[in-house]
Amino acid sequence: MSVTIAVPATSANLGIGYDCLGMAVSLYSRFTFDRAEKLTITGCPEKYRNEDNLVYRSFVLALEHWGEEPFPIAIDIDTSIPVSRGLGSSSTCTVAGIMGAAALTGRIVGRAEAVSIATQMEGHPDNVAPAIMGSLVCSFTPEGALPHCIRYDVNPHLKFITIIPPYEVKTESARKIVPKEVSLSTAVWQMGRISGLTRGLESGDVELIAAACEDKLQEPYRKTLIPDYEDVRRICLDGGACTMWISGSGSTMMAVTADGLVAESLRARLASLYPTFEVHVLECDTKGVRISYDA
Ligand SMILES: Nc1ncnc2c1ncn2[C@@H]1O[C@H](COP(=O)(O)OP(=O)(O)OP(=O)(O)O)[C@@H](O)[C@H]1O
Ligand SMILES: N[C@@H](CCO)C(=O)O
Repeated sequence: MSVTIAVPATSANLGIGYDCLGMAVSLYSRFTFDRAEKLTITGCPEKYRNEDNLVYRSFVLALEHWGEEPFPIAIDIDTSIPVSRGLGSSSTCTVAGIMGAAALTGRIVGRAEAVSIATQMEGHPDNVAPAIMGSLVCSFTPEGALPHCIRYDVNPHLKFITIIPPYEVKTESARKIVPKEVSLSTAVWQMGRISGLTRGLESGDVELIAAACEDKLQEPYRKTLIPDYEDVRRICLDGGACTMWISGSGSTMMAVTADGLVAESLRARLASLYPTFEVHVLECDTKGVRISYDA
């Protein structure tokens, strides 16, 4: 019996919610797991075809968490999510490894447990929580306790124009550039807007989204790592999007509209201006990780 785990891409931060907010979107990685004689990994670059592979490491960590011995498996990866572009490719690997371990050992894992194990691997829950739960999730972790994940519905009219440059931004370098301390006035600025953005995404109120989505914690610094940021932002806002944020730690940028025609026109315009970029119109994924069993 083989098992296939499909995991959605995720956009962390949504601009204003650094390390707290994340949303699952309709772009997927699929991972097929089978018991095997020895570890075999296919469907990914050669450098990932070994025991260091994140999917396999997460598989082993999950088994250890349940007190079980690792065993050899075959993993096949089929992904549309580019690596190190701010769309949570690493979280898809982590979530797949955990769910693959559960499925192959006949274990039933709830969302809270899956988020907790995945957070141990990733270090923060903002990508893994929506990858597991779907939709928009605000997460925080009380000291010495498991993460709390609050799930919000996203208005189905909202479209997310996803602009993926051909260049990577390493999460590690993008985190180094963010100041470690901020003033009280900056903290207050962020708090009100996070609440505004979550309500705006729920209700589809594009004016509220536009007003709330003005980050002071990370975007002003990280945009310097994305040479096309200012031009792409101007094109998106002039073309009718209500806002544009850096997805995760970049380099992907994501613009928002409630108008399907605006979304498609912007997609076509950006694709013709930037032929080396990938541009998609995505929706919020409401389901999160899915498991299917093949006889
Ligand atoms: N198909 C894959 N096979 C094995 N490892 C992968 C694969 N895709 C991604 N990874 C792992 O995930 C890492 C990329 O994680 P990184 O956090 O830099 O980017 P991201 O998850 O794509 O973006 P972000 O976290 O900003 O949303 C790779 O270096 C690799 O370790
Ligand atoms: N919240 C993280 C997401 C990237 O993994 C960051 O912005 O650095």
